[in-house]
Amino acid sequence: MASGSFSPRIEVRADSSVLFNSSNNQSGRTMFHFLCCRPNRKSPIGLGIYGDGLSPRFGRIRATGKESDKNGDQSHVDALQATIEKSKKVLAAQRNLLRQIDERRKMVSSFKESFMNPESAGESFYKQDEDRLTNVEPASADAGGFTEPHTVSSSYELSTGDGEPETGKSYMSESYHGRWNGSEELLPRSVQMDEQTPVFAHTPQASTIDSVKLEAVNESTLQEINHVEGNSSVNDIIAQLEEPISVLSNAPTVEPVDVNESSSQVSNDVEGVSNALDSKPPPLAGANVMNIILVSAECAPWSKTGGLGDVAGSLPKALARRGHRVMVVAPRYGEYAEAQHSGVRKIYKADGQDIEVTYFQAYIDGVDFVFIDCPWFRHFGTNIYGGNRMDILKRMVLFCKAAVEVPWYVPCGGVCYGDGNLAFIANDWHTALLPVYLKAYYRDNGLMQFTRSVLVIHNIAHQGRGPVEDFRYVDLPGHYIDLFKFYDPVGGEHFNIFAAGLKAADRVVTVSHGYSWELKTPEGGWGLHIIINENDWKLRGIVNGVDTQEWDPRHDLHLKSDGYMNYSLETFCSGKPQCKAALQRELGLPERPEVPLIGFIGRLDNQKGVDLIAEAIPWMVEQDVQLVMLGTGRQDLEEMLKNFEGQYRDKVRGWVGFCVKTAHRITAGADILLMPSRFEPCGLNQLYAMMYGTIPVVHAVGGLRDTVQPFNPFNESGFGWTFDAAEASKLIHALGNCLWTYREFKESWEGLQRRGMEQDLSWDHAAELYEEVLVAAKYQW
Ligand SMILES: Nc1ncnc2c1ncn2[C@@H]1O[C@H](COP(=O)(O)OP(=O)(O)O[C@H]2O[C@H](CO)[C@@H](O)[C@H](O)[C@H]2O)[C@@H](O)[C@H]1O
Repeated sequence: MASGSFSPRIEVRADSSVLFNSSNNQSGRTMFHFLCCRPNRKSPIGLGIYGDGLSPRFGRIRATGKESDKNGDQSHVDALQATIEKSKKVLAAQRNLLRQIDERRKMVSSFKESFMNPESAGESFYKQDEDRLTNVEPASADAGGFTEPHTVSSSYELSTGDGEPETGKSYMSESYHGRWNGSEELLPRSVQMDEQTPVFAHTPQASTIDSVKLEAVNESTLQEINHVEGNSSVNDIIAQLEEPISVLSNAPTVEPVDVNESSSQVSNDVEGVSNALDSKPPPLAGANVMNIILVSAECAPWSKTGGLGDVAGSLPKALARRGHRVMVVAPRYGEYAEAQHSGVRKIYKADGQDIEVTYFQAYIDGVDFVFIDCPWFRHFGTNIYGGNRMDILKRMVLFCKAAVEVPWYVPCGGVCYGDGNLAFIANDWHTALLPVYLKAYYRDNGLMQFTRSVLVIHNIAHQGRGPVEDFRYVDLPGHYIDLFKFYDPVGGEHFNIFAAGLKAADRVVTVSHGYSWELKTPEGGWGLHIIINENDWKLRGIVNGVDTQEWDPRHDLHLKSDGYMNYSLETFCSGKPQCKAALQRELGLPERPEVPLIGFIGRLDNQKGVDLIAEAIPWMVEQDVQLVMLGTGRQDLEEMLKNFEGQYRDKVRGWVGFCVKTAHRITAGADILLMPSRFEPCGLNQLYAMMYGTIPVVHAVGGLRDTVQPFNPFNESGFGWTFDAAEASKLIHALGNCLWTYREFKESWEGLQRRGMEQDLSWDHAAELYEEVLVAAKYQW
């Protein structure tokens, strides 16, 4: 074999396909030719290397027909060495990509097999094909050959509940008869398509949906694979690439090339390829990438009454960072500047009326935010759960009906999400109807077969309870009443939306490990412990994270004015006292650096243990402390706050209202944060506090126990103080120790602050765990 001469040409093709030649041509060149696809991209990204003489021995690299050491141009040698190093990296990346191609090829073989013999395909078929469906958007109406969504075959079978199948009758509850005649009528509602709307979605007939999707999958996949197979076996190429250097060093000689031109060309090409690879790294989620739609009654910063809004605004961003395509669906309670009208209009039946909804959307931080607009939601921004029980129920029925169809009708970035490889994340009772609708309207009818639902429990105390007759408002087939009907000693037999959601969801998550355990007890489950125990296999606790764009003392926007300042782990010793002084000034409290400033932020209700603080206040004011409480909720507790402020003007501030800026400033300016919650599924304020160097004193329950490791003075570990029963005396005991440490053990105090601030409390880890749950749901059949 002739000595190696180097003239690799690397090209990124305009169509993004990958070309890598590996065949011996007449001139004796070794050519690699293969196709690379980057995962989770519709179009493959291409690399082409015509490798014919890349040698690790630079002296053998030919320039203009002479050996490079002869021309003495060391700089060229260096440049080539650098190029070779880069080439190695590219080859390593290619090898990785080839492995993925191989996996895809296997997957497609499985598809083929399944088409030939669908019955024998079994579960593995479904498992494998969902990966392919990830990137299959709903075909355009013409592509699929159907335009009318939700058309259901006129002939179907269902059980009436007495074991006798009925043919040709609607399974819908009474309110559906007349609207759905089993022919061209739409399932849960009639849909109006705005003619101007660029809607790409379709909903195929039940009988055709799977085959159409699979055809679409197969066509594109087979093209890719044929490209690979038509040239060289992927495994062969991989085998050759196992030792890229030896392969290349043994390559035959090629015509002399101008090293200047060649090396710079190679350098540029490799650079281009490297950049292409670097700028779009493979998703962290790898092959698990999914389409995810989080559905929530509130979403910060647009709407928020508490922690649910925070989670809906931040978890999706962390999931998007892992490479998933993520959407949040929330009601549009007001004018949101960022969100544009999508042009899509639909009509849904709710409370016996045809209600038109429209969709607004924004793309922020990698997430599609879709807001459902309708007169029923408008102006409820400050009173999201306002109105009577029936008002809220009707709003949530409408919201869930519209939300479950968003993946079909709302084109985000021009393309709808579609229903393949899709998972919904519903939150609390307000959206617990979504898993039920998904099942009753679609999956029971052979639609949305690849869509899954996960229900997150943020607070089981609110369940959407009512009399059994409320069932008629949710528009479901009669036999679905069994999911909702629930008996407990407190409510007797009643209608319970959370119960139905827990049963219908594919998986259930709650927001801490501690709470997942408590939910199984009669006290913690608020009656639903029976259902939770029955469904224990699908329950998982995942502690919430912190949205570090919003809550980080280094960048917090609310600390940029009025004497506050941003601070970090390096500067908190000066930054925090400055924020404390600014807070004291803003609240009109005496500006005293030495006095411990205690904060409380939260809903004023039984859960948050405000009454325990009330009991402890006479003791507290004797301790020479300052106390600021921010909250809104129960009228009597709001009054109580105001009274305390009136009584102890120089020590206590009771701020009644909902003010995000003040919440941030208290978190930064206070020394101690009190959270005597009776129960706390996770709790976010203690997490924020620790990030800001503020020491939490908490009732060790639910997520508080999970996240606040008690201070141990013997080995200087822990983050705060905990007490083991929701009693004022216990609170006083823990707070007493905390104050003592604050006053007498400055170093320990600083250590507590530092350890809290050093934690990584971001959403990234939690998002990874959510991903595990979503993947488990996806493969559950
Ligand atoms: N008056 C006020 N003004 C400004 N901001 C205010 C405020 N009152 C509360 N907030 C803010 O609302 C959020 C409340 O978070 P929590 O975790 O305490 O929530 P909540 O009990 O509502 O949520 C439920 O869901 C969350 C999320 O899963 C769980 O952490 C929690 O345990 C569970 O009870 C925090 O961002 C807090 O700063």
